[in-house]
Amino acid sequence: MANVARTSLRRFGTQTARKATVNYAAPAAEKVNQYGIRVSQAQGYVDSFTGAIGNTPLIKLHTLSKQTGATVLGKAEFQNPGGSVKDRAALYVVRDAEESGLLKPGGTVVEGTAGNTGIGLAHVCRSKGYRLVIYMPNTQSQGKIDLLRLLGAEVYPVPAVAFENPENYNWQAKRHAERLQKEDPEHGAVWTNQFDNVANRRAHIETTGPEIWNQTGGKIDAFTCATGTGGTLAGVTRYLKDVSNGKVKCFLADPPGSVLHSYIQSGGKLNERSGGSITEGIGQGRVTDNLKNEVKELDGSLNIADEKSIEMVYRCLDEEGLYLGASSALNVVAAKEVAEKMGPGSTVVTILCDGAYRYADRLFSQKWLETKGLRNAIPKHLEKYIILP
Ligand SMILES: Cc1ncc(COP(=O)(O)O)c(C=O)c1O
Repeated sequence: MANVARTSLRRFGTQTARKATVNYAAPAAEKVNQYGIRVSQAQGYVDSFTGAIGNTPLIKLHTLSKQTGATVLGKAEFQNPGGSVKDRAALYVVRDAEESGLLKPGGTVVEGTAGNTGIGLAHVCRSKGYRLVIYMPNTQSQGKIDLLRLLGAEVYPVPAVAFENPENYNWQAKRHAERLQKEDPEHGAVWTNQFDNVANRRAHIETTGPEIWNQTGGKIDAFTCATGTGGTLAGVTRYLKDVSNGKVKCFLADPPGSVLHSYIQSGGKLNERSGGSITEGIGQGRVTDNLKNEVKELDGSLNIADEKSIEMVYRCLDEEGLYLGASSALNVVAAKEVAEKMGPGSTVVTILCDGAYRYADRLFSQKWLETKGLRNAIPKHLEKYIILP
């Protein structure tokens, strides 16, 4: 295994060019060329869309590493073929349904989702020949509905009501699957139930966690990320705790409006959900089955204000050339705060869940920032990125 250490000149946003040292231990089936590009030496190709899921790079965040004296690393989940961390869970819940015998060739997958899980499922279902039915709150943008339909899903926008209400989009999805299963048991239909189906968490125990451990060569002191379903945080935490005998510290990063931070801080008191956040796809009003077992394993939690997350969206663009969605930016803020806690010399890893492409019309719009009361969160030197009226 060759340990490649190189020095290269890079330009970060408006800053002057500076030296960045790349340390990357290339596995046997990989060579790293003079520009730091990993050239695979392995033979073969992947079998369809699903074979391209996972094995995402771990990226050093230089400015934050320098600021904290720690090595701050982001797992580039936006490089999954469907564009987000949710491709992993989508594949696992579909495979779980196949293995349980509920889903047969030509069958139907039904899910309640407003975002990346739907997109991941749409790709996976299309590539495997399943029908996909999506229920989502009717508050979601037309753009999301159009994209899901483009990817072949049947989409039902339904009134946005609380999880406890039987008309909530998740319960409607469940009933739809049960109906189809009765009508056509030969092909089968399944409600993949991303929140409480632990096949989601298993995706991260079996793929994301081991990848992080191997990519850091076991030199990792802490991990932090936010939760939607909790699959990523719980799965990676489970794996890292087991493989390191509990040495890797794991922290929840929580947005405003989520109940989990106060749940952890209070030692298990579940408050009513109130308020919200600009960070789509994360924040939770309950402890899901995916998260349940790992909550007690966590070493703490951080509450990250929207002002910090939006500033980090702009900073990552300017300082690292990374075009990230707000949940990734929240994770990066949390990683910085954890790095400050752990101290110089430590290694902290987080998740870069998806890119900014799906949110650009909001994140870089003057009017949207004003509406959300976040215009002043953008420092003067980053205002040039507010390119939309
Ligand atoms: C953009 C984004 N970030 C983070 C998450 C959270 O991931 P998980 O559901 O594994 O907790 C999601 C989930 O949908 C998401 O869409």
